[in-house]
Amino acid sequence: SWGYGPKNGPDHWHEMGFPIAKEGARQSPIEIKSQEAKYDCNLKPLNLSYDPASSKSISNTGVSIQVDFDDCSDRSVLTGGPLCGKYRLRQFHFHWGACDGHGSEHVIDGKNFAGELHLVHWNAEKYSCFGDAVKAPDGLAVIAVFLKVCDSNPALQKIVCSLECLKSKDSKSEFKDFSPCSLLPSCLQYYTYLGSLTTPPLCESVIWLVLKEPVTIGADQIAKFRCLEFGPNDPMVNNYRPPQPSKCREIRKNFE
Ligand SMILES: CC(=O)NCCCCOc1ccc(NC(=O)Nc2ccc(S(N)(=O)=O)cc2)cc1
Ligand SMILES: [Zn+2]
Repeated sequence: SWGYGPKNGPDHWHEMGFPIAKEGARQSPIEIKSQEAKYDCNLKPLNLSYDPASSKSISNTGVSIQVDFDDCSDRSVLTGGPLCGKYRLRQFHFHWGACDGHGSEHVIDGKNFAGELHLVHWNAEKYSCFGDAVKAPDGLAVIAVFLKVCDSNPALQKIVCSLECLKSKDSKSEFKDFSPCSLLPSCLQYYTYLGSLTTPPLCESVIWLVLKEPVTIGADQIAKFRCLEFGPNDPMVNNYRPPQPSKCREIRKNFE
């Protein structure tokens, strides 16, 4: 099935059952040109209310490392920003490169970061389950945080330590009492635009919230991400989709 290799990677997804990859009007990620983003004074600050007790497990999904949350009630929710309603945190995961010079999905003014963290939320006020929300134009809200290789990040250490037992595809461990807030930068200024999932099925249901401030990851920490595997003897690296045509979409920002 789809992946990030030479035969099943992003350039092949349109011929693997996901024509939207080529035909879509709001595909993600995109290149963000900061000067073209429009400051909108009506954009509210992001309001995150995460219950650390709602984290459940961490798994190697075969395409990323993912932490899943209990989204059966409003325990960890995102409100504010451009959003109408309450969006429940379902999972977060990462994208990264084989080397520090690339690995992020969104690109800012031509700059690629070493990786990118995605916190995936769904509109539980309007839709009854994730599966319904993922098909709706306002169904999902994903916060994107750039990872910059610099000092080691203590907030990532619990994740990094769990990777040793998650090398293989479909491996899974318990992962309790983790606060996703700890992964966020102190400044929550953001760019926002309407886009899609960046992996198949590439549903055009995501309100993207791309934080301006990156967080750090240590060279030793990202090295451990690169020891994970897509499959046997197939290192999990470069699990990112490159920027897609903007198709004259408006990008707004909540800061001047
Ligand atoms: C054509 C077709 O086949 N349609 C089928 C629709 C049914 C829904 O299928 C789905 C849709 C989504 C999921 N789970 C996800 O959490 N996906 C996901 C993918 C990428 C991101 S990212 N990187 O943050 O943009 C975030 C979340 C599972 C099944
Ligand atoms: Zn992602």
